[in-house]
Amino acid sequence: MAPSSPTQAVMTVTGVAAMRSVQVAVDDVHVRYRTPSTDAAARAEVPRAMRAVNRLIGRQPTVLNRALAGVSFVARSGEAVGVVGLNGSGKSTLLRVIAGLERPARGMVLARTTPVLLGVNAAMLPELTGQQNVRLGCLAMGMTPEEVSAAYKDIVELSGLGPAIHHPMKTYSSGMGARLKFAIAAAANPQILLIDEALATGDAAFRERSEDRMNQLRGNAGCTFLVSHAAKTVEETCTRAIWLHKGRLVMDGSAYDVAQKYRWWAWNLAKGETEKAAGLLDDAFGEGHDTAVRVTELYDPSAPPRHVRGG
Ligand SMILES: Nc1ncnc2c1ncn2[C@@H]1O[C@H](COP(=O)(O)OP(=O)(O)OP(=O)(O)O)[C@@H](O)[C@H]1O
Repeated sequence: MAPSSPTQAVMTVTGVAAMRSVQVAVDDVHVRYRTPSTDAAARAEVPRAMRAVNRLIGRQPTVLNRALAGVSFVARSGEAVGVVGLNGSGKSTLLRVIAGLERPARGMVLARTTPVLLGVNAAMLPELTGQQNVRLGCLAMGMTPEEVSAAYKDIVELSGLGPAIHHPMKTYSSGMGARLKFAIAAAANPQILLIDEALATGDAAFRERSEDRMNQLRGNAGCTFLVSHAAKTVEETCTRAIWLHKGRLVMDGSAYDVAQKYRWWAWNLAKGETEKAAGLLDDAFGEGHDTAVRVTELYDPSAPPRHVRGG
């Protein structure tokens, strides 16, 4: 799986055999946002013609923000992929692109089955009770009313909410809400589960239950992605990790290796050791298994890719 070259390798995902275990292929994905800005220096980078057009039509000046800049990797059956990086490094954007909620400006994502994104901001109705939100959430994920009834007890148990399941969700703490969302998403038994920070908000007992559930999902030949600021969580719960920095993939390797290197770099950065941190980042880029994915043949040509090439 890891490319042989420590610098830049081309992974050609080709043929039925090679595709069989691939759950997600991310191929040179770029995501850009145009953001209104009052920063004159940043605005100066906007092409002169566009600035003139903006002035003419009275549009607020904007700057270009590269949330993802050429990210490529594949995730295979049974992998739990942790995604680490500083605030704003592109972690949530990556999950949203994989979930199909965001369209890449360039590149493509292929997913074997529909990925289920569990974000701490996943839409739920605050006025409704936990119980009602369980039903709503499960139906929204495509489960039948019978499947919802059958899964209900397990969901409540995994969430660990006890009697609070009958209280309106607006009365929950953020951790309680996140636990319920995780339990609902896991009930759909998705082959590809994308988790954005949910585990960090739970207590120790919940973390253990949710890790068990993640392992079960991986055991069902699926794969999970976990975004977390806590490199330790990634190290303990994932088999592999990806480190993003300013939208670029710094490292892709074993969860242990990546988490250790990320933590040491972040620690130096936090201590103001900027030169040392810059050197560590360069080293990590150098040995980062920056994999270029080229999907040359679709496993099932009759099934359209989840995203067509952006453009
Ligand atoms: N809807 C949007 N419009 C404009 N810019 C956005 C939008 N969403 C994200 N961005 C920008 O894209 C970059 C990556 O954001 P993203 O949320 O993916 O980072 P992150 O690594 O998940 O951050 P955090 O750890 O703080 O959650 C940031 O600079 C952010 O400001």
